Amino acid sequence: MDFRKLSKAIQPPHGSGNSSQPMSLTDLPPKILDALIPGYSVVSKYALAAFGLDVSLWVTIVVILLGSVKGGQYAYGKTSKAFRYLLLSSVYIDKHDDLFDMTMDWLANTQLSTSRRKVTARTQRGAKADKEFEAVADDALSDEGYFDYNKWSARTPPRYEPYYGRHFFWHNGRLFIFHRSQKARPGQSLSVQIGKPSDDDIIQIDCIGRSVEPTQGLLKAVKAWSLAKLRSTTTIRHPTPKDRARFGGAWSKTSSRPSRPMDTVILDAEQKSMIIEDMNDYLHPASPKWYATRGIPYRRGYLFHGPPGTGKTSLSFALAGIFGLEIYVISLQEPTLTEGDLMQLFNTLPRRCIVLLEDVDAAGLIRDDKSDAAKGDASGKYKRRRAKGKHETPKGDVQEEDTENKDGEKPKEAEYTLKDLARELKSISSPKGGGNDKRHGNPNRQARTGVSLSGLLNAIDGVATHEGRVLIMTTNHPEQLDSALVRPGRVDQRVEFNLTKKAQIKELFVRMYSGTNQPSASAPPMNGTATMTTNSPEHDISNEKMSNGDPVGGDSKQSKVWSSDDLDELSEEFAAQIPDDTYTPAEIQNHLMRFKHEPSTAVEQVASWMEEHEAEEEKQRQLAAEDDESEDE
Ligand SMILES: Nc1ncnc2c1ncn2[C@@H]1O[C@H](COP(=O)(O)OP(=O)(O)OP(=O)(O)O)[C@@H](O)[C@H]1O
Repeated sequence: MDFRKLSKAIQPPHGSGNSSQPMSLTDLPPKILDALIPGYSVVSKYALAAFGLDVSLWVTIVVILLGSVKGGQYAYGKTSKAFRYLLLSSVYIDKHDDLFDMTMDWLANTQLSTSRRKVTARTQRGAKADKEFEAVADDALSDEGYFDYNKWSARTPPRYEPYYGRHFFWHNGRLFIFHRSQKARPGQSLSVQIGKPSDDDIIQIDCIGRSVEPTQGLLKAVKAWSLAKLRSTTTIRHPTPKDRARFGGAWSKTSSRPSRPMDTVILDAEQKSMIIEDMNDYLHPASPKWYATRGIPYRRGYLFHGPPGTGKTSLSFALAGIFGLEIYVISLQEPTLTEGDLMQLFNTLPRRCIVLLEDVDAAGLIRDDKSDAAKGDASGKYKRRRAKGKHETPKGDVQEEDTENKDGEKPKEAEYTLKDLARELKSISSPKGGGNDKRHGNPNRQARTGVSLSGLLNAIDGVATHEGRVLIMTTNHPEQLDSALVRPGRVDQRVEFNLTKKAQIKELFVRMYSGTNQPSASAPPMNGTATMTTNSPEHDISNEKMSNGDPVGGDSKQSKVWSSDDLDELSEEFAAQIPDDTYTPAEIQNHLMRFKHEPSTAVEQVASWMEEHEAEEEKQRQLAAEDDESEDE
C-alpha cells in the first residue's frame, strides 16, 4: 500500500476550509513509521529529494510481500491440516519401540536411493557390519601383510537413513509419507530441537485414505524383513543408564551378535537335551493355557551353577539362539541398581524372553526380616547371608556375629570394623575368580548392591505382566544361595557345569580345529610359542604369525584340511595328557587359541602349558596367602 499516495488521494482539496482540522487518519502511517523507525520521515524526504527514491513505495511492497507469505503459510497450514485430517491416516512409532529401528533399517536398505536429497549418513559398526564387509578384509592388509582395521573400516561404506523431515516412497503400489521429527518438549519449538538424532525421535507414516490398514500392512512387511535378517542373530539388552531412562524404555539394546550354535557348547549331552526339551515344552503356545488351568504361574527358572569359565553364559546365549529369544541381562552387582529399578525392569519385559541374572551369589543380598514376615517366612527358616550381625569367614562360611561374646562382653567395635573394612576392601578390589578360591571366585566379595533378597524375590515373582519369560540365574557358589531364591517355582531346573573330563576336552579340540588346513611342506617349522603366557587372543595371533611365517594366519601357505580321523587321533593324544576335573573349558580353549591353525603344536605344547599354568596358580596362591597375612596383621 502506498501510504503517501493514499494519504494524498484521501486528503481534502486545499481550500475546503478544513485546514485547521487535526491530523487525519491517512497521516498515520508515516507517523507510525516515524515512531517505529526514528528519523524515517527525514530519510524518506532526503531519499526522494536526492535520488527520487520513494521509500514509502518500497515499504508498501515489502509489507504486501510479507503479508502474502504469512497468509500463504497460514492457508497452507490450514489446508494441509484439513487434507491430513480428511484424507490421510497416520501411524506413529516411538524411538523406544523396536519398530523404529526396523523401519529405519528397512527404509535405508530398500527405499533410500542415492537420488534422495536429505539423508543421514551413519558409520556402520558391530557384528552386522563385520559380517557384511568380511569380503573386503583381503583389501585391508597393511604393507607388511597384517590386517589393518583402519584400512578396513575406511572401506566400509556408511549407512544412509532418512533425515528429519518428509520423505515419500511407494510400497505395493501405494504412496506413503514418512515423517521423522522430534517430540516437542514443553517450552521448545520443534525447529530448535531438530538436529542430531535423539531419544525423543518419532516417526509418523501417513498414507492416503481414512484407514491405517495399508500402513499396518507396510509395518508387517518391515517386521518380516527385519526378522528374516535377525534370524541368525541374538539381541542382547541391558538396563538403560539412569540418565537416559527418563526418555524412554527401561531396557536398551546393547548388541546384536550372531547366534551361538548349540553344538559349540560342550556339555553333557543328556543334560543339554534335557534343558532344551524342557524349554521347548515351556515355550510352546499351548503352555500358557496348561499353566493357567492348573493355577500355576507361567514362568520357568533355571539355575546354572559351576566354576567360572565352564559355559553358563555360553549355554544361555545358545538357548536364546535356538528359541529365537532376546536376552535381557541384569547384573545385581551394579551399585546404582535399586529395588524399584529391578521391579520396573521385570515389569517391562516382553512376553517371551530370557532374563539372565548373572552371579546371583555375588550380590551380597540381605534378607530383611520385615519382608520375610510379609512373605510368610517369619519362621526364620531361611538363613541370612549378609544380615546385620553376621559375616562370612574368608572361606565363605556364614558365622554368627553375636553382639555379645561368650563372656557376655560387647566385642571391641573398632577392631571388628577395621577387620571387616579390610576384608570388604579386599573383596571389592579382587577381580572375579581371584582370592583364595580361584576356581570358584572370591567368596569374600561383597558387591555393593541396592537390592535386598526380598526385593529380588518380589521382582522375580512380580506381577502377571512378565509371565512367559525364562529366568536363568548363574552362580559360582550355589551353596551360598538363600534357599528362598532357589526354591521350586523360582528355580525349576538346576544345571551343573563342571571342570572338563577327557570326552569334553576331545570335543573342544575337534571343534576348534575342524575345517583347519594342514601346514604345507614349505611352511617353516614352529618356534617360540611355548613362552607365551598371555590370555589375549590378539597376542596369540601375532605369535602364531611369527611361528609359521605367515603374517595373516597361515592358511594361505597351507593345503589339505585336517581330516576328522587325524583330528580324532590328535584329540585323543591331547586329552590323554590332561587330567580330568582340573581345567575349565575356558582354560583349555585359551590354550588351543594360541595355536589356532596348529593342532599338532597344541598337542606338543600342552604339557608345558600345564606346567606354566600350575606355576601361575601357585603364584596366585602365594599372593593370596601374603594378602591374608598382611590383612591379619
Ligand atoms: N562348556 C563349554 N563349551 C564351550 N565353550 C566353553 C564352555 N565353557 C566355557 N567355554 C568358553 O569359555 C569362555 C567363557 O565361558 P562362559 O562365559 O560361558 O563361562 P561362565 O561359566 O559363564 O563363566 P562365569 O561364571 O565367569 O560367568 C567362552 O569363550 C566360552 O566359549
